[in-house]
Amino acid sequence: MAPPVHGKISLLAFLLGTTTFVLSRLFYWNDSLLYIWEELSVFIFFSNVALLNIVTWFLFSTKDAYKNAVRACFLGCVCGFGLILSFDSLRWRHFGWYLTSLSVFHWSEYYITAVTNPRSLTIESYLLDHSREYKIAAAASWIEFTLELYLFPGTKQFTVISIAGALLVISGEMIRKFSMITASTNFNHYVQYRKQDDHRLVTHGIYSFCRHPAYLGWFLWSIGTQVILFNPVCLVGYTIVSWRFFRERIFEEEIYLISFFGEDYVNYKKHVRSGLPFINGYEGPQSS
Ligand SMILES: C[S@@+](CC[C@H](N)C(=O)[O-])C[C@H]1O[C@@H](n2cnc3c(N)ncnc32)[C@H](O)[C@@H]1O
Repeated sequence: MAPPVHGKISLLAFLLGTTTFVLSRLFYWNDSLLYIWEELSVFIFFSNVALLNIVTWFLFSTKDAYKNAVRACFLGCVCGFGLILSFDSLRWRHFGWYLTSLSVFHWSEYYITAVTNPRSLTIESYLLDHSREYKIAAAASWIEFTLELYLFPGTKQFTVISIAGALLVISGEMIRKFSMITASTNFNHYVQYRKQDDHRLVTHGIYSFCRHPAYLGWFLWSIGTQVILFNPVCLVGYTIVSWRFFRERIFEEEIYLISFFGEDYVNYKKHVRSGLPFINGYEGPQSS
C-alpha cells in the first residue's frame, strides 16, 4: 500500500527534521569544526530548527499540508536532538534514547495510519494532543529524570537497565504497528460507537494471539520509556495509570464490539485472551 500524499509529506518533513542530527555530525570533520560545535551547538541547533521551519513553510504552502509538515518536522527535530544527546552526552544519553523513541512513536502513528487507513487520517493521528493526563505524565517523567540526575547522578548511568527499557520500547512499538497494519481499515485511534458498513471483525495474525495487541504494545512502550530513564517513581505511576486506562478502554470497546459483531465476538473472546495482564474486558452486564 502506498501512502497518500499526506503520508509522503509527513515522511519528507520528518526526514528534514532529522537532518539536525546529520548536520551535527558534519562538525566532527576536523578539530576546528568540532570546537565550533562544542561552543555553539545550542545556537546552531536552534538556528537549524528555525531554518527548517521556514523551508517547511515554503515547501508546503497550503494550510493542511503545512499543519501536517510542521508537526512531522518538529518530531524529526526532536528525533535529531535525541540522537545528538545519545551520541554526544554521557549524562543525558538515556534521555536522548527516550526522546528518539518518543518522536518515532508519534510520527509513526500518523504515517502508519496514512498507509493502512487513510480514511481515518486527521492531524490528531500524531496523537500529540492525546489528553491532559498524557501531557502531565510526560512532564512528570522529565522532571523526575532531571531531579534524580542532579541528586543521584549515578542512578542515570545504568546502561544495562536502559537497554532492557529500549528492548521493551522496541517490542511494544513493533507489536502496536503490526496490529495497526493487520487491522488496517478496521483500526481507528478512537473507539467507534457506530459500526461502519465495511467494519470487519479481525481475528487473524497478531489478533489470534490476543484481542488487544495495539493496547498491549502501547502499554509495553510506555513502561519501557520509564525503564530507559530509570525513573522508579514514574515507572510505578505509569504502570498503574496506564493499566487502569486500558482496563476501562477495553471494557468500553468490547461493549461496542459485541453490539457490532454479536456471537462472533463473544466466541472470539472465549478463545483469545485480552493480552494485558489481569484484564478480562466486558463479561456481560454483571461485570460493570
Ligand atoms: C485503537 S483501536 C484498538 C484495537 C484493539 N483494541 C487493539 O488493541 O489492537 C480501536 C478500534 O478498533 C476496533 N477494534 C478493536 N478490536 C477489533 C477487532 N478484533 N476487529 C475489528 N475491529 C476491532 C474498535 O471498534 C475500535 O474502534
